[in-house]
Amino acid sequence: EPYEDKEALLDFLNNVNHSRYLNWDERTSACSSWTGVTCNHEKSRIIAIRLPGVGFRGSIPGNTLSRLSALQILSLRSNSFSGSLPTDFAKLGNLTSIYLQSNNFQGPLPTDFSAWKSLSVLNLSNNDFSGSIPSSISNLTHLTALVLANNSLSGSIPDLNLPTLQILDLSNNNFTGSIPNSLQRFPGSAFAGNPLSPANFSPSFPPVPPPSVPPKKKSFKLREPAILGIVMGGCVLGFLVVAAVLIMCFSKKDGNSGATEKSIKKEDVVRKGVSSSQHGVGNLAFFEGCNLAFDLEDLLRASAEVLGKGTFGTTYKAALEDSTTVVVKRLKESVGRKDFEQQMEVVGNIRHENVVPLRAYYYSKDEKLMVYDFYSQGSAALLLHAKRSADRIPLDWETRLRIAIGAARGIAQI
Ligand SMILES: Nc1ncnc2c1ncn2[C@@H]1O[C@H](COP(=O)(O)OP(=O)(O)OP(=O)(O)O)[C@@H](O)[C@H]1O
Repeated sequence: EPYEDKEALLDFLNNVNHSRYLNWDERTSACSSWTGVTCNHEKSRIIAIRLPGVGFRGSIPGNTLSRLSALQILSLRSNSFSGSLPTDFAKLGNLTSIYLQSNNFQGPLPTDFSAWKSLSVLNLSNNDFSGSIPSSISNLTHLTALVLANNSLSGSIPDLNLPTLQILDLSNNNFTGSIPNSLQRFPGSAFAGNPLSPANFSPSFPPVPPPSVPPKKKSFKLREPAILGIVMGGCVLGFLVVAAVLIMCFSKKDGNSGATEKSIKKEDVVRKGVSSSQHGVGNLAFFEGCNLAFDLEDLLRASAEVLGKGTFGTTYKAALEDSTTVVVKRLKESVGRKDFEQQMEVVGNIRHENVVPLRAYYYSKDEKLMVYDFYSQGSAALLLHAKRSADRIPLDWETRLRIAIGAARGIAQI
């Protein structure tokens, strides 16, 4: 276990306000169970922190994260951090990716970027950074993405000699002057919304509006409908949804029971922590003990393929950028927020080895999502009914019986 790194993270957590529960406990293994933490292969150092949408507020406490000297990926995006970037981040010399977008950071960018020699992605967009872009960014010879859009940056854009740069977005700032030669290969949208001189920049280009709504339809592109459908958990998932809807109808008739009241309160705590994204768009509500760390934006950007279509909606396998794979059930049922959240709380608290655990959910007027672990073993139907072939030996009766009993146990639990 990386004891010193763990201590640094606990110091960070104890000194920062946050509203979503994090399961960081010094007695448990940071490498295998702490939310948003990734270790190296040897489990000796923490190399990635991904904590988007946790409801962090205030400044990043000094001398905490900067002690994670092996850190490569730092993602604290979609929180409400304010203040300036801690100067001690300069100690994180192994960083390859920094995702701090969609916070309330202020003040100037670091003057000396040369400390981050390996940096490949720098995303500081949707904050309130001011001042100019330091020319030391040119020292980042591995930089592939520089995203500084929607800040209050000003001054002229430096001539960044970065042949590796593939993605640039400086839109919606206060940059003046002209676009330097080295950056003219990027599209006009990269510079839109700045009072640049018209010499080499077409003023007719419309400013890019700051993102206020996640690009749902665009990014959640559903690829070829391939019924990969698979896994026994999938079947139980169906039952879960049926159960959720039945309970929904039932609770509407009977009014709120004591148990539901309790659930609402508990759920409120979970939800508040993640729903206050600064753009006013709700975020995913995760259940306690869940080790997943991504936000709605990540989910909507994930590449998705259809696993199957059921009575209550379509189920997708979603592969996130950080290589996590989850299953997303997109419900077509139109239901009020309160009813939906109550039922999600009921379903999310079912824990049984034969029931796929609900990890998170999302509610908006037009979109209701349920997020589950992905089970890669294949569907029970396929296992039970597959024809004999060279690579497929039919299951023996003992195994079939075990599957039936397991499914029955799961259903009984529901
Ligand atoms: N967690 C999962 N991991 C892997 N595959 C899954 C998972 N959940 C569902 N699937 C697969 O996706 C298919 C569709 O799932 P879905 O829950 O939509 O089916 P359904 O029970 O028919 O739906 P409904 O309850 O809406 O009628 C399933 O047949 C299953 O093979």
